Amino acid sequence: MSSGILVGSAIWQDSSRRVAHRLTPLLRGTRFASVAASLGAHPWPAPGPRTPLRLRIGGRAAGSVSGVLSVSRPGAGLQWHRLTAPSPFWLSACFYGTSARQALAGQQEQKKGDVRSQPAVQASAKISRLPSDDLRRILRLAYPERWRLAASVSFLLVSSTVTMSAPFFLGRVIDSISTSSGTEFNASLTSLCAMLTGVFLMGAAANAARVYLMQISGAQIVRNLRESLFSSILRQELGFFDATRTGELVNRLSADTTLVGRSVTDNLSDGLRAVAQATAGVGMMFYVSPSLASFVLMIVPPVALLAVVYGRYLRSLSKRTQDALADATQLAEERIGNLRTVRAFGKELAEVEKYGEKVEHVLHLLRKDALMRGGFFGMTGLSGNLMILMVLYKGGLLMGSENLTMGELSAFLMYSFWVGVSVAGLSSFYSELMKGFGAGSRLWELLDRKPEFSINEGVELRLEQLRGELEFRDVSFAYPTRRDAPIFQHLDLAVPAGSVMAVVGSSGTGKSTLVSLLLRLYDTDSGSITIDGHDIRDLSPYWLRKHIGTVSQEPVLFSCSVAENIAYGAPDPSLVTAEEIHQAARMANAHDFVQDFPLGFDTVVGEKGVLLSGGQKQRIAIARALLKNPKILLLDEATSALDSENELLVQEALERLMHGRTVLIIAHRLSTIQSADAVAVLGQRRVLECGPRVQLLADPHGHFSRLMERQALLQNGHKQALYE
Ligand SMILES: Nc1ncnc2c1ncn2[C@@H]1O[C@H](COP(=O)(O)OP(=O)(O)OP(=O)(O)O)[C@@H](O)[C@H]1O
Repeated sequence: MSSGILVGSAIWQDSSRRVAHRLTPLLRGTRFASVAASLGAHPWPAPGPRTPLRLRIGGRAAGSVSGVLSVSRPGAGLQWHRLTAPSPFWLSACFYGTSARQALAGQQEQKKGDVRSQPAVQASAKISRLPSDDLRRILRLAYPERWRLAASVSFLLVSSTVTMSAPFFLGRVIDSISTSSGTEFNASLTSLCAMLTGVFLMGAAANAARVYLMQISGAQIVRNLRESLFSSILRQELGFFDATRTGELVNRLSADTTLVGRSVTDNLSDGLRAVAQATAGVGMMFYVSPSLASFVLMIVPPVALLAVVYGRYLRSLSKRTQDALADATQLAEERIGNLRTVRAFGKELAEVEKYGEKVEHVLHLLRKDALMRGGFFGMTGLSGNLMILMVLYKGGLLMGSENLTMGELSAFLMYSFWVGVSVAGLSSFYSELMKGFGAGSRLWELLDRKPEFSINEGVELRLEQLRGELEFRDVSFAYPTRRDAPIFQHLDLAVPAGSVMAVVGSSGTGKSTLVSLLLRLYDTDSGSITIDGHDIRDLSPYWLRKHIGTVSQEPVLFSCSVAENIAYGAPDPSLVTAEEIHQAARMANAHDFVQDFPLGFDTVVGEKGVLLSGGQKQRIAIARALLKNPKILLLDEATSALDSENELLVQEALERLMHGRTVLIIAHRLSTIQSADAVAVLGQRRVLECGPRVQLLADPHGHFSRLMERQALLQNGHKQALYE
């Protein structure tokens, strides 16, 4: 394996030699074989709390290797998890000392997929995040764009050479003006100026090319970053979304990616130019007059120190600003998305106030930023002017003692100007880079988060023939965000292939949770769920979900046409014909009402299908499920009462959909329960009763009988209330 993914997890008890010993088989045959050897040779300092132990491991990869290493020691253990290496950069690993108990607890928590462990993971990521890590990540991002960036840097060198050679030649021109005259001189002056104009034009063209190429690379890098971030977000387990706010993720995708992209290109380009020009400028200053140069450059060290301090502060401020911005975006997104509720409660003003507080916080942070920025740029401007003054003062003295010509002083002044401009540019580059790092550290956390599954991964099982037999065996489960409130404990339930199982139970007994577990939106804490005898954890989640259809209580439609919403069910919507869509709509009793829309199947249904009624949405969702043609069907019946005509149409459509499939249905209607082959009653974190409806009803003291009685009483009471 010279490239690909390395995932290894082990606990090493002792020395670096033992680490090397464990690592050797993992890396054997790869270009990282030397990793183990260098680890073995590396002195392994005694870890203290949070003692950074940085290991630089030699070896270049043809592709990329990434993995998770967990290292712990009894007593004071070492824990760190990331081992990544983008080709051709150096592979490196960071280890931070923590207590072994913490390390082990961290591993176990992570194994469970417990999102409560995420803050801990994020904290460790924050601790481990060093500017050099960020730099490496940013360089890695830039790697695919290396050729364009290299061309841009070449143009930058050309334009900087032109810029930096100009003062020298202009100084020569001034000297020859002040010492010569006559027609011959006039001709040579004209040709010198013409030549310099040509050189300047070349410099301008190179500069334009540099900017163009950098912009394109920047856009490409941001695009790649957004794509991988979106892919990483979409592949996270559902528990992650229970604990993370949507607005925050959207902000990461939009604002943070732009900041990071800019720190790679715009700033890198300006930074490189500033470095090149400052270096060349200082060199030329020494060339023109070493004594004047050493006098003037005394001002540089304090400015550089100031830049470093300022950059550090800006980095943390940027992180806080991005967080505050994400917070405001989250609020805005949620409230705009649920405007009907906001309006129904007349909370517009209250929400505006709340949003106002959030953006005020952003403003407060930006004020701090502005204050620091103002102070810093004032200082750099002052130091630039002081530098010019120092040149004039010392240069004047040198000219008086005939140690400097007029042309040399002019050239020196111009170089001082360029060095001043470059140093100012460099400090602004540094501050922008630090901002990028601040935004980047959030992105890396998201990008590094181990996704639940890989769409392209082919290692998991895909069954050739699916019968659709379902079984829950001794299942215990608690939601990751509420570990202390178990939903199921030792639950057993079997659904034979091709049968319809109705699941009933009071509200909150876990009926919908059963569906989520089958879809592997969450994994069980213990016990197993099998399909045709295969544990669903061994099956490819992608494959599994392709063969399971769902129609939920409140089907979610996307803001596109009816036809697109129906075709969404097919594995490849682009291959679905109009006739197939119409056929599915007919079977779902949706065809007639869709045809009545002015644009028919091209009618856009609005965000979340807001332009359709509940019953219409359900029938579109049934058509979508019909097109998917799954072997297993999970139905969560709508609790909200549909009018009798709509109910009949939906019921009819559902019956067609259920035909010939294994169906698990969360039943709210008596008609559904009657047509089911068996009924399972949920309660007390398990299945209380399971069997054919008639058999369950035969026991008047049984849970099902009592539940039916309660429902009948409720319904009668409701009717009575209506008539009173
Ligand atoms: N994502 C979640 N995170 C944490 N707890 C959850 C989550 N979803 C549901 N729960 C909790 O799990 C329990 C079971 O919920 P579930 O929706 O499965 O019940 P249900 O039987 O389908 O209820 P209903 O009939 O009212 O729809 C409830 O107490 C609920 O608060």
